[in-house]
Amino acid sequence: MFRPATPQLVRSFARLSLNTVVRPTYRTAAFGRIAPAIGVSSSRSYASRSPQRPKNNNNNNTNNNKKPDNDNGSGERPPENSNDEKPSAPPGVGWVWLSKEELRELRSMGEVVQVSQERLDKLMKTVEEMGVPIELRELLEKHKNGGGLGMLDGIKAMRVFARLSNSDNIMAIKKMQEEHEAERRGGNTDFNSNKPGQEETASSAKGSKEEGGQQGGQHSGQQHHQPGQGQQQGSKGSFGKKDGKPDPNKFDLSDMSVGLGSMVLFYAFYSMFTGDGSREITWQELQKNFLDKGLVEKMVVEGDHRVRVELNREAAQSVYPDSLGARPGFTYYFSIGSVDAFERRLDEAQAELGIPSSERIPVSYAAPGIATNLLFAFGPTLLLVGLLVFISRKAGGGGGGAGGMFGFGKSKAKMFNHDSAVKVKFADVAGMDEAKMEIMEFVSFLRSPERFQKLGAKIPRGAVLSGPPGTGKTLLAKATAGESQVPFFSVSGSEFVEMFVGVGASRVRDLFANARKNAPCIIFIDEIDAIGRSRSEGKFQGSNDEREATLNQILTEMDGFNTTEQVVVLAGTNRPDILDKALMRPGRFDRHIHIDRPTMKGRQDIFKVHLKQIVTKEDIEYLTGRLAALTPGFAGADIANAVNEAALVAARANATSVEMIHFEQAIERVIGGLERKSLVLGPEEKRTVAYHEAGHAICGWFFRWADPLLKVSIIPRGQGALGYAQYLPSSDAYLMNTNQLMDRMAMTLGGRVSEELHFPTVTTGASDDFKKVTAMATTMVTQWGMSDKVGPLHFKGDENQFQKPFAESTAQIIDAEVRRIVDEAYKQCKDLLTVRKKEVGIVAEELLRKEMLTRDDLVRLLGPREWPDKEEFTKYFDGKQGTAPPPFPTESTDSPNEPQPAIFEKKADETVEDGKQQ
Ligand SMILES: Nc1ncnc2c1ncn2[C@@H]1O[C@H](COP(=O)(O)OP(=O)(O)OP(=O)(O)O)[C@@H](O)[C@H]1O
Repeated sequence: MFRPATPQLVRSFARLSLNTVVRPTYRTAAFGRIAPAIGVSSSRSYASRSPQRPKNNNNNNTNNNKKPDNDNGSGERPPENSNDEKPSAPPGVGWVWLSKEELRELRSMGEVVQVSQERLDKLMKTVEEMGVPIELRELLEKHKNGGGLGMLDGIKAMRVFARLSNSDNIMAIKKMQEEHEAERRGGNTDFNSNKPGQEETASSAKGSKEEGGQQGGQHSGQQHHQPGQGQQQGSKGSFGKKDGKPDPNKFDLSDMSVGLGSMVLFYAFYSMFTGDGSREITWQELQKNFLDKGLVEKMVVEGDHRVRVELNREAAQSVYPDSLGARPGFTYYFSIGSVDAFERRLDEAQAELGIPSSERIPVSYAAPGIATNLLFAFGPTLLLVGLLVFISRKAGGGGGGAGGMFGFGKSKAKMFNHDSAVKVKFADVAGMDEAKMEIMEFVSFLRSPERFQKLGAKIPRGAVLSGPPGTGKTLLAKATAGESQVPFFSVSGSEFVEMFVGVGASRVRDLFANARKNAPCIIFIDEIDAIGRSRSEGKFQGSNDEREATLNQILTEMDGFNTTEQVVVLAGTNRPDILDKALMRPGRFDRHIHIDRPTMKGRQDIFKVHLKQIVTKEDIEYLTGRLAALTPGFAGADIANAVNEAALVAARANATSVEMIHFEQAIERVIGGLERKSLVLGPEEKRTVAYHEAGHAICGWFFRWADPLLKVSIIPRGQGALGYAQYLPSSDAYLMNTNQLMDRMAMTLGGRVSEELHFPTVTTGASDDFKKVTAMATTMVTQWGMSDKVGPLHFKGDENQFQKPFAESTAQIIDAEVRRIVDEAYKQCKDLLTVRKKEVGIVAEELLRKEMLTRDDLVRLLGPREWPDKEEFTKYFDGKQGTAPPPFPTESTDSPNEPQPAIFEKKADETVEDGKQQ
């Protein structure tokens, strides 16, 4: 038995036993057979048989228990030896004297188990002096009765002999016996009456069994075990400690815990560092460390390329006490090229060592086990199946059940009810009053449907909330749920999409089934365009069966509601134009609620909502008004972001509250991107940028219909902008006339014209300006009916269409008209800048000095603007509060449906790379 104990304990104990028994030189047949077994059990100590029984003077208790013939139950020398000069006192707990006959028997047994003569003599002497463990006498009995000793008995005998031959052990045993004797003489004859805490020493299983009978019969009433006593009873194989010295007959609990702990640690270490308890070695290592020393007991050829080496544990342990290889269960192995070569090599090595062929190391050949075969055969398949199950569980949100196999078809919608409710209310949604009104109707329908039904009205099934990103569609849906106090299922369109056909449809079914169970309730499908895309579109790109199946299922489910079912479906999308017509027809999504970017008033309200969480000492009315004026074109999400960014800017500056300047910096950052201080331009480049920007600024200042300029800068920002001019639209412009468009185009060309006028050559920096001007002119001609030659026609430019929606002759007219308009704008710009060449120079030089000019600087340099500013502008930008950053129009100006912010993006300079591509 391998005893898990601390490694030192194991080693020292193993040595203690082995030193006396085994001399591992070269393997003999007998040693080879039993030595491993001895090694395995060598760490056991002898358990005493029972707590020492007292000499029963009264002996009034008739002993009905069966005992060995010569065992008087007390370990005393048997009656026939009573004339011996040996003391008749018990030799020790669990120890007995041997009769002469038994001594003779012992000698003969020693010869049988091949103990050397010298050691046997020594051993006999010790036995005469100290007695023997009761275990040995039982073996002698067996031997005497002619039963012979089996292998296990042989091992036991060897082990006992080993202990009795070891001088350290003998000393310890002797000491224990002396103490025992002294204790007995000291009057404490009641050996069974253990003191509190005294350890029960009986531990042999057999002994315990007998003892129960004996004690129960002979000494009933005499045993007074204290609580906690006898806990170690029955434990074999550990030294206890007595007076700090090992007591071979006692078991120490701390040893046990140390042992157990060590075992756990050992196995943890073992499995961590040694993997399966084996190590690969080389042939050279094998030869040097094991073969030459005669430690190899057997070799097993496993498969064609691996040989397992089985060591003689005992021998290995004595030679390499600290080695892993000496541990039971640990094996070494080495790789071979071929079995033949291995056999040849082994033969040669053994011949060199002069090992006679009869004693050569046995080599066996193991076919791979059934388990290995099975593993190889089915392992990959099992692995694959396991992987599939795992993925499907993940995909299905775990578990099988409803929704099809492995839960694939289960809807992933999150359900919120009034407990886990969405806390958003309509008050948190600023602006979009009309959208709120529309959607409120759904809330009142869910709350009191009878109000509508009694008049015969059919309840609308659902509404599509459409609009640019970040305008608050999801927020509005959440607020609807928060207000209506009904369960709310929220799911994204993309969550229906799976790589398996049919899963989307199944999820839709599951979602609607759930919703019906929880009616009245709201289903919100965000980004419905992921599944609701028009089916006809697929014809070009190769149709998508899965998406169509999912869409069909939604159509069916929405039709399937009967009018009394109070399930409302809301859907959010940025692209209502691509949704399938069937989805949008009355009876499905009856209402289309378009949520636009907020107006000036809307922005102000949204700022108010988000400023609630911000610490600021500014006058909120003025602050929100000014910020709203600064941010035309911002959606709710942009505003939320700008406010948060302002707080971060303030925190970075260690301010105690967020001030106007922080908001302005934040807005500038949101619009233009990060300042790129690391981008250092050469003096000539900087000069070009300054004149380019000054050209824009002068145009903005002197053209009547241009937007008022706020700031002009040559500090590079964001991606590719080397400088910029910022303008503020007078209001949220929804209509623009030709004058405004022409002035805007002329202003946009101001940068390039200025370069032409002030430098011998031009740069690539105006590329983006040209793009904008061309787009504007084209839209004027093809969509806005601003060309007399083309007339009031609308040609929708669709990039996906191969064919132009007009004839070749019309195309030529359009081209000519676009060119004419751009030429006009160019001329307009050039005329102005030629006249104002000096002013351009003044502004550019000041810009080079200060890098950034505000409106006040321009007033100082150019005098007040000739044209009156709009009321809003003068209210918030009267020059007293400093100037602020620009709005950043992100849309192109090509759609009359989209209200165009009147601001003009001034991302004047492109990077050289961009320019090269042109
Ligand atoms: N009207 C508003 N009032 C207050 N906050 C708003 C408003 N609109 C948008 N926001 C802010 O913008 C954030 C994003 O809004 P939301 O997710 O609703 O936009 P969305 O229209 O659904 O965007 P997308 O189309 O990209 O999904 C909200 O969490 C909120 O902080």
